[in-house]
Amino acid sequence: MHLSTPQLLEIVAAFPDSTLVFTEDGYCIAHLGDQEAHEFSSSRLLTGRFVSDVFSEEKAKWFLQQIRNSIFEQRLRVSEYAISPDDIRLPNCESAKLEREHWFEARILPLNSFIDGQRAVVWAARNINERYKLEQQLRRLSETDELTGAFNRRRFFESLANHYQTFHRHFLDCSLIMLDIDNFKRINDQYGHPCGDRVLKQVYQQICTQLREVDICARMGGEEFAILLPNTKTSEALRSAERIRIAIEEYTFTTLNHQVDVTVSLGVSSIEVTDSNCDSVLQRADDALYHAKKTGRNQAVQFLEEFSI
Ligand SMILES: Nc1nc2c(ncn2[C@@H]2O[C@H](COP(=O)(O)OP(=O)(O)OP(=O)(O)O)[C@@H](O)[C@H]2O)c(=O)[nH]1
Repeated sequence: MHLSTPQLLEIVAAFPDSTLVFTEDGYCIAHLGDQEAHEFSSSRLLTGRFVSDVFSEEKAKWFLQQIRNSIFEQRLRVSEYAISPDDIRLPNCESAKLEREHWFEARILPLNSFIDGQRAVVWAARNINERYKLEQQLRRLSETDELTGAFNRRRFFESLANHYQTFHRHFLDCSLIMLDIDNFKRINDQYGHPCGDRVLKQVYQQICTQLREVDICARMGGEEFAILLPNTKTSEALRSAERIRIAIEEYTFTTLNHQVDVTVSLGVSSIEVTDSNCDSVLQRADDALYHAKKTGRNQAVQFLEEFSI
């Protein structure tokens, strides 16, 4: 007993994922399956068209590369990708359904047979919006300090290690600020722990008002924050530190009906060519912070060699 072509087509049409057939020049011959199509399905847009007819130049190039790589390597490739409204160039009613970014996982398998004299692949795309959202949430949770919403130590050290490598590879400056709230114990003792918690949150918010999007601010523990400033020289980092210090000094901290005066001390350092690991830059920022505390608090201090002697 064997299945007829119409029966096979009926069975394939019942597959939940969208299955496309592309020739090596990016033409989509057919789409099958897609029983569980979400509100947006790129398959319908693609059938009978080249990827370059449907997608922006960049996205079409990416599709073509995936198809050709799979053919060249003669193996299954699994790729995750997003399609957003900006990626679609067709003024089509289907594309109007794409109101937000959608995430897909594609399994791209080269076919043994030629189609119209061309090599071809089967592209099985599964919508992974839910999984992607969940992964994002988990990632955010795993790298965030619960109380303040700042990044946590783990994420900070990850970023520092990345920037340390970039510095040594491309000589891209990177500076570090260590910040510690002054006499925080006194705030806790005087107004209570919940009040201290609110101060911590507001300090983080005030730090953020002075940072660029590329900067990384993490709570290192207790009342200490670390701020990583990519592409920033020490002198610029010192100016940023001073701006943060002033923003906090001038901000009115109101916590549970108490008005609390809060100041911070900051130590500034930068990654140096002579550094053999990330710990050195941290140690220098810590030394500068210690100096700021020892010489009166409420100040931003740049690391000087004499601090480590
Ligand atoms: N409310 C609150 N307090 C915390 C938290 N983590 C640490 N602390 C408190 O932070 C205080 C830190 O005190 P110290 O290390 O003596 O430092 P300090 O009083 O800020 O003094 P200097 O740093 O020398 O200016 C301690 O009282 C800790 O209990 C937290 O998550 N919430």
